Amino acid sequence: MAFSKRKLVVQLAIKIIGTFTDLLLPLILSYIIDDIVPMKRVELVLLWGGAMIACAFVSLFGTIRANRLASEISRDTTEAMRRDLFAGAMRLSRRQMDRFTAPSIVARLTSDTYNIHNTISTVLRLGIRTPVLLLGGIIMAFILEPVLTLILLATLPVILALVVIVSNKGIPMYSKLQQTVDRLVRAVRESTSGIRVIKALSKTEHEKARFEKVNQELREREQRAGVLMSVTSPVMNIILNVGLVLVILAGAYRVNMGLSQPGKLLAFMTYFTIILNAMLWITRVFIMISRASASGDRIGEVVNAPEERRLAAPDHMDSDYHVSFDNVSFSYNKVKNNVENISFHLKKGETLGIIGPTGSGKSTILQLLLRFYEPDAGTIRIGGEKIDGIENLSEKFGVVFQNDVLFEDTIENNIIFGRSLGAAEALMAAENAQAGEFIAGFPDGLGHMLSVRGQNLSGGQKQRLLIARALASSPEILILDDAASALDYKTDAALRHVLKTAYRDTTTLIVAQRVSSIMYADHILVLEDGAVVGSGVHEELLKSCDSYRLIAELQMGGGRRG
Ligand SMILES: Nc1ncnc2c1ncn2[C@@H]1O[C@H](COP(=O)(O)OP(=O)(O)OP(=O)(O)O)[C@@H](O)[C@H]1O
Repeated sequence: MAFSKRKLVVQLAIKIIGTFTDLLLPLILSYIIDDIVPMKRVELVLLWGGAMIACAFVSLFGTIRANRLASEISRDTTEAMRRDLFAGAMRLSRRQMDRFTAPSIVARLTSDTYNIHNTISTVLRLGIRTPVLLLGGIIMAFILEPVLTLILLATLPVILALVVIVSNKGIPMYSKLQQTVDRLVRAVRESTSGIRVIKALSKTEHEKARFEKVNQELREREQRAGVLMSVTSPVMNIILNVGLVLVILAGAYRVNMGLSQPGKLLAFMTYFTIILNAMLWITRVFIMISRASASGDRIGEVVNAPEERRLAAPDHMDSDYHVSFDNVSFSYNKVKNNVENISFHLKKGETLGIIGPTGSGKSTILQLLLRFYEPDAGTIRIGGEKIDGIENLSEKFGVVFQNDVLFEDTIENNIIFGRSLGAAEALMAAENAQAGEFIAGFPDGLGHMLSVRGQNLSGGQKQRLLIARALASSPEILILDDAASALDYKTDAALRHVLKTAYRDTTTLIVAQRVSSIMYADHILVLEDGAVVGSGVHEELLKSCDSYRLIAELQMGGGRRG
């Protein structure tokens, strides 16, 4: 972790000095009562009283300074942890992301790092002071009253057992609690991202009930964990009070017998309270550590997730084709194939159209080409090279997915998207994506600010900007997954014309619901239930593929292209 070692050493030193001065106070008090007061010398009482005040100030200063350092250290550590976690999350493969789920990553980045932040700050504040108080207190108590210290030592095994039980039960409880936090975040995320449809279908009450269910579950889990943890304070208090009564009884007896002095007894009782309070704090710190260790495990799972998209040894085969799929099959859950035996071959600059009912595997083919998932069988090659051996594979693509996001930034930055491209390239891409006209309508043009997820744009305007983003780097391969669905027919046709002319060397894969978006493609695949049921150009498919003909007739009333 990236906190400064110097800060930690300074914090430790200040804390230890402050705590030692705290420990001196009862000893000085007993000295004043037993030795100075009988001398009846006021100036000595004042001197030692002044020493007590000085010790109290040193302790106060030490605590304030050390607490400030503690919060700085925990802040820096949490920041570093969030950074590592975010980097780890960005490194995850799609399969790993499916497994973790995005809401769980959000919960890990927020509530889990918050737990750890709190724990580090508490451990730094109490974790050093408390053991010093505990050990120092025992030593002082032993020096003052070895006999009475035996009462104290008798309580230790009870307290130790309590700490072990609480921390053993606490860790699994808090793991479950954090999982429920994941589900709560997921419920909020789904409801807020789907707010329009929820409102449109008057499903607000239903969503509230769904949220309430998870919220209640979280409450119950928190309550259960709270009950376990809250048992510790009363038990410790009972031990403290019973111990004090025993100390007073035994102490009074010893004073009466002339074996001890009242000042010593008073100081011993103060040490006894200090020691048991220190133990109480240690149990609290253990509880916090239980919670933080559950959170730490969850963060570790992401940060230490194995690299799944490792680069394989290059595997080249001479080929005339730019993009080729050979008998590719893949299943998400490894039970039933979601795409089966897919083969197609595209020359540089050719266009593939993929059409088929919803859930037929169209997007899956694109995700396999992008290597978001590894095929279970078959081979995918780009320029004859197997894709798992291609370094910087993603740089070859310009991609528009269904429901892609625009960010709260200028139009220009949304198109450039952190790449080393200039404003001229962004403008050219925008014009090619048929977005030039509406951008020119804004007084600040490309500098126009978008709101979160581009909510101040229409569906068609958003799609055009996303297409502009994909075109801006003049990609080798362009992937459009249902990217033109919100474009009117005229704009869709203009876009196709630009792709054929300005991007004639770009190999393009288009997934579409509309026959008109793919009918001019060099190859068309018709998918059904993960399998290719038709393959060819538009005219061929009208003759050879019943499903295709049916879609064409429904959408275009005949479907012959002119
Ligand atoms: N991440 C995933 N985990 C598990 N199953 C998935 C995942 N993504 C898709 N599937 C399943 O794989 C099948 C194919 O999905 P895919 O998204 O490729 O269909 P599609 O043809 O693109 O559909 P649409 O036109 O609705 O986008 C579907 O049955 C879907 O439920």
